[in-house]
Amino acid sequence: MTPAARLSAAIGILDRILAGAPAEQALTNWGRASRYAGSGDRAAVRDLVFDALRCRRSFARLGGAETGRGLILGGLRAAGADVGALFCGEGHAPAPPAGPELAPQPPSALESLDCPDWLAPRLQGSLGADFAAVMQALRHRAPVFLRVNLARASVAAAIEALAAEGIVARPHPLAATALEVTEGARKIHGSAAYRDGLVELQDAASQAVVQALPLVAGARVLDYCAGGGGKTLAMAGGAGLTLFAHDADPRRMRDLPARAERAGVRVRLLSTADTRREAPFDLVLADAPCSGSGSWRRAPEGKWSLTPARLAALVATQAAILDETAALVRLGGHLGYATCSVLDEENDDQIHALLARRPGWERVSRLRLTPLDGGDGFFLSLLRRIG
Ligand SMILES: C[S@@+](CC[C@H](N)C(=O)[O-])C[C@H]1O[C@@H](n2cnc3c(N)ncnc32)[C@H](O)[C@@H]1O
Repeated sequence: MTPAARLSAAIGILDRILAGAPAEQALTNWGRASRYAGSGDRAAVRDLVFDALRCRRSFARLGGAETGRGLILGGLRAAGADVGALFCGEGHAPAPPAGPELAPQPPSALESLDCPDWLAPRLQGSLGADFAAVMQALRHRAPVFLRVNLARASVAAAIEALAAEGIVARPHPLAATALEVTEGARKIHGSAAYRDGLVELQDAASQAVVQALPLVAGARVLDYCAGGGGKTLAMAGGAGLTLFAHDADPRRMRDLPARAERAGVRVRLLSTADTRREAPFDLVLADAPCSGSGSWRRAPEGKWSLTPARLAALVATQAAILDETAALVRLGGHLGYATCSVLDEENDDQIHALLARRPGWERVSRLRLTPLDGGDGFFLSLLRRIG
């Protein structure tokens, strides 16, 4: 595909997303219908689509319309590209700009940060002086991180194994197991290092959260919101745990047994009733469903689809999860509450409310990361049951 034909493909996909299709589904459908597209084309089109979704507000303003064409046009203008050469109407290229596309407006300060208006005061209140820098960071692609599975390889051995397959990775300061991939990221899935369980794809901040947990040999540990099991498997790197995983939607844990086997780890999956039967635990991790505001680089649709009502519902679910998990911890044991959000109402405010509701708990530590630290935005509060 020519560069201009890739733009046309991205325009069509973005139009479907703007009409309500999930981004991954729109990309998959296009891929199935476009057998002529090679792997380089698919990767380039995907990047165009996700870049436009991250910067939807500012690109729409610069492109003169909130349409697939407007977003791609705005992206080209933001990058200072030669729009005339690409939007030329020849072959598979998009038609030349017309109507409002010819009279773009400069984005306002808030539009330049690609921040929804209603969220700006909440994000400003939570991020303080870092607000603008964090919002800017969320407009760009996230680095690719790996977690070294220390049960299978040392950090140095994993770096060497990856290098032998053309994947260049270096340690990242956020976590002792974290590697940042600087070259060859697209080869990871096909690599022996990945297939043999030496490394997993996992954000560095996620790894930092796990590293901050008290993972003591012999402890019974429950990952209460396990999802695909990213943190369950990361916890397993800590020696000699008895690991349990639960999720309100057990289908989300579908791949966990196979992933655990690849990593050489034992995990028991528990239903909600099982969690009560198996309680108490030494440590329960509640990696709660959240707005995802710390990971909008990876999942930019969430920035635009979040509404006040949806956020209020998430906050209520998080409070319920805190109460459910607090009841599963033994006296003297720990509860880790984590979100990939940077909003206080999902983080510190939840902990203050829990401590007010339940006097038998104390706060042990707090970790708050933003994309300015390199990985996703993440929050962890570690609590101990004292009564
Ligand atoms: C942030 S995701 C977990 C990600 C996962 N821990 C990881 O590291 O890959 C939150 C998970 O919480 C689950 N969930 C939602 N409500 C829940 C509830 N009331 N109890 C337990 N899990 C819940 C969701 O199904 C989702 O899989």
